[in-house]
Amino acid sequence: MSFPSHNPTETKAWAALEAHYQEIKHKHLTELFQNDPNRASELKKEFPGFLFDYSKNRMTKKTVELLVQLAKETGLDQAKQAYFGGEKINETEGRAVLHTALRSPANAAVELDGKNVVPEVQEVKAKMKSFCDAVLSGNKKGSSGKAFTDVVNIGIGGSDLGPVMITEALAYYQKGLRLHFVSNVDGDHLQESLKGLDPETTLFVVVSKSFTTQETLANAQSARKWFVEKLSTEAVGDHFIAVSTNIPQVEAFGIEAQNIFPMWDWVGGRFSLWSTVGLSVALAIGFDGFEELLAGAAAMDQHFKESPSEENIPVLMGLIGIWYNNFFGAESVGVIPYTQYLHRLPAYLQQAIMESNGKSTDRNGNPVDYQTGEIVWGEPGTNSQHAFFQLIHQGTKLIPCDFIGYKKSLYGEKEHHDKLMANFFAQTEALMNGRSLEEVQEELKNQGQGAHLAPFKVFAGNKPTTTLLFDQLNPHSLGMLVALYEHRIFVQGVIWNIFSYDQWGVELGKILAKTILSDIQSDSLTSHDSSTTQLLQRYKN
Ligand SMILES: O=P(O)(O)OC[C@H]1O[C@H](O)[C@H](O)[C@@H](O)[C@@H]1O
Repeated sequence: MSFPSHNPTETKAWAALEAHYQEIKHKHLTELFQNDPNRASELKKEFPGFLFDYSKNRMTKKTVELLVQLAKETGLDQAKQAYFGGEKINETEGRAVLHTALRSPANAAVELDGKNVVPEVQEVKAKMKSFCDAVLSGNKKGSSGKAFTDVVNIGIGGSDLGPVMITEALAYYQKGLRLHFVSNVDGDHLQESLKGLDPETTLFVVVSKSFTTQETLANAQSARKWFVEKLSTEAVGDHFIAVSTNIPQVEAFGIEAQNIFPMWDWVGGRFSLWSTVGLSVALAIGFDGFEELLAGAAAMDQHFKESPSEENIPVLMGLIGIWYNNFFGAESVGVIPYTQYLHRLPAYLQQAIMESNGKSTDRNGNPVDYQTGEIVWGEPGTNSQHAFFQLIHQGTKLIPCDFIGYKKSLYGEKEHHDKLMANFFAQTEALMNGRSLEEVQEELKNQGQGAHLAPFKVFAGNKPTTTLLFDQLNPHSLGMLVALYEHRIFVQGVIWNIFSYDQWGVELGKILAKTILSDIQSDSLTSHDSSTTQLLQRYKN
């Protein structure tokens, strides 16, 4: 094993945290602030481009010390070296986890099996750049000599969620091509996306690391059929390109070698937007913008790699998550971006976080006897305030939330932005402070309303939040944000002693779907449980 296996609950730090939890659990955040006048300035971290304020969490400096101790005892520093050093930490698939190499400087050396992978990454990036430049300048044209106007990205999971999230997030920076993302094998998704497109000016980017994914292959076949019916088979070569590690399969599909952008098995699907999987992003914002995104991620990589745990933002975020998940028994975390541009961030993070750390077998192959992966969900503010915030404020569940906001809007609509951000600050303040019975009674009296309403209007407060206040949404700051969450995943996986980089849990359903598809398409049914049989009969009749 590249770093030692352990049971986190058997560490000294864990026992100390359990005892410490008993002291903290009844303390109100308002009390923690009263007790420590320096709290806000001590539980924060400045980073070029943003402020990370974690002072509105149900913890003290002592909690941080103990959590950092937990990270130490569970070998986080050693694990980090293995991660950045190209060791095969994805042990069940026998692969290294080197998405960080995709954004490391051109002169860096990242060794994998004794070979520096950076020159090869640079070579592929150069190919991406010249392709993007040619498409965006109109030099690369479709088969009938017209410049491209639309790009259809066909992929699913990591070959869709990252590119679509980033493309939406950076819509302001787009260079003019219209981007469309087709992922679902639901044929209506493809048809809706193709509606109104002109095949002569449409470029299809088929993205699949494995090039065996049912949904992507079905969508690519159907898109090709649509295209051939409207244009011609000969024109396919000018309009279909692919991103994959599986070159023979892509060629078998009918995409020529020069139209294939390779990737590597040491890049996990859900961490692949930095690779050629990000081609659609680069087509949307231009290659320089894509480089800026990578540079932002690289800045976070360096911080994560070099800073001591107590100063390290991804480490602190991972530890905060563990504190609530394993000691407070929280089941989920909310991610609430206060910008409409980041409306796909929660969906992206659902795959990144839940596919990585939704595991119950430890690194020795034994069942874990403690909680692991968090459930992640969210929607942009202020919309979410008018939807599910009721439950966060007054429900029975503890839901720690990350609030992500920006000092400036992109179009400079200051009045709107002030309103947006007033809500951003008001929510974390309200979640923390709540509203006491006395305050409510006083208000009801002043308004001449019935005192019986008081219990319904009380807010207990003490709801934890972490605030990330960025200067502005741009490729660089987005790169930092995404890399931050990637490393947060790593930190938690190490401490929970699980393998974060495989995803065996998605296989079973895929296998059963194959049998069921042949059942649906044949006259008889193979043996299923009685519920599945009855549903299949209903569908077939
Ligand atoms: O890129 P592909 O090989 O087509 O894989 C697409 C997706 O499918 C799988 O089911 C995995 O769960 C994802 O991690 C992956 O991103």
